[in-house]
Amino acid sequence: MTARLRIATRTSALALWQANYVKDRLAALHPDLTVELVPLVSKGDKILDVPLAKVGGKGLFVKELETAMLDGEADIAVHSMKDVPMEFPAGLGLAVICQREDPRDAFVSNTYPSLADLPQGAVVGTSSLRRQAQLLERRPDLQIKFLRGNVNTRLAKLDAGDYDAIILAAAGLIRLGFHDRIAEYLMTDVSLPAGGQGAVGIECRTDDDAIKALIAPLHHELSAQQVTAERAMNRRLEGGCQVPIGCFAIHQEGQLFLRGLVASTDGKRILRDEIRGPVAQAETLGVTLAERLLAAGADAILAEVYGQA
Ligand SMILES: NCc1[nH]cc(CCC(=O)O)c1CC(=O)O
Repeated sequence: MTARLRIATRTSALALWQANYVKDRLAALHPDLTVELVPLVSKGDKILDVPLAKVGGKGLFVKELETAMLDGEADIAVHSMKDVPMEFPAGLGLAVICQREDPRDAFVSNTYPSLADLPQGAVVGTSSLRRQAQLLERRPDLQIKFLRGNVNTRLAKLDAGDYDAIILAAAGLIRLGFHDRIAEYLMTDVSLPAGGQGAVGIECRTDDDAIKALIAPLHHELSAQQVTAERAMNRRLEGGCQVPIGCFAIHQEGQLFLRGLVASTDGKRILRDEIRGPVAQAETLGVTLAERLLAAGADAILAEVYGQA
């Protein structure tokens, strides 16, 4: 039996929370196992002053962790599924998806109780093109202002008075104990979440059966089915970089119900579509929905967005 398991993690408060969550669950499952954290600073955590899409996209958050696993310095990496690219380096893969936390976006403000209460021209902080497009579709008067950094930094910027409100993933706020900062949970028809939002995934070496056996009990199959459909849609749309794409799956009457959205960054053009089907076809459902969106003009919208970035 493996006596030791090392978890590669980013050093943000949220990443550490998620890594410690996995650590605690593994320690409880395997009392004889020594579980250690290997904290690593990713490039995405160092470059905070430019939109992610301009510095190479989401992959920047996982590359250092993947290198550590390939070099044998760590055994698993714990990720926010929202930040995990579609393709993995040879020898690595996703082994576990944990039970999903609340997948919704959250409206956070010290002044206004809800999005609908924001006055004309209010300043809203987000650097997510997906959130920006959906906000502007509903409220073209809003001023969207750049906001990056980890969850704590973003809250501090709101508290400093730089914004009337900010939008964050509810999951991150809840995990860090900031649920009381959430003024309004945005319903998914107001802000369709990003693929994988709210889910934590575990990556490991694909040939490491001992490690895979140790982490297998953390897998939550229903969450995995949802995230699989969402990621299949993202992959077909080549949504590797930060893009105005939303996709969100739930179970309904024993089937998967997947909704997708592709938007121009100004929110003036938003394509939406949805699909239902058997859970066993999660992957196909995602690809089919992506292809329908492409046929409806998503390719032209995305080409324009990539051109801007
Ligand atoms: N892009 C950063 C990121 N990655 C995952 C989360 C939240 C936690 C989750 O989705 O599981 C966040 C912060 C946010 O979007 O507010």
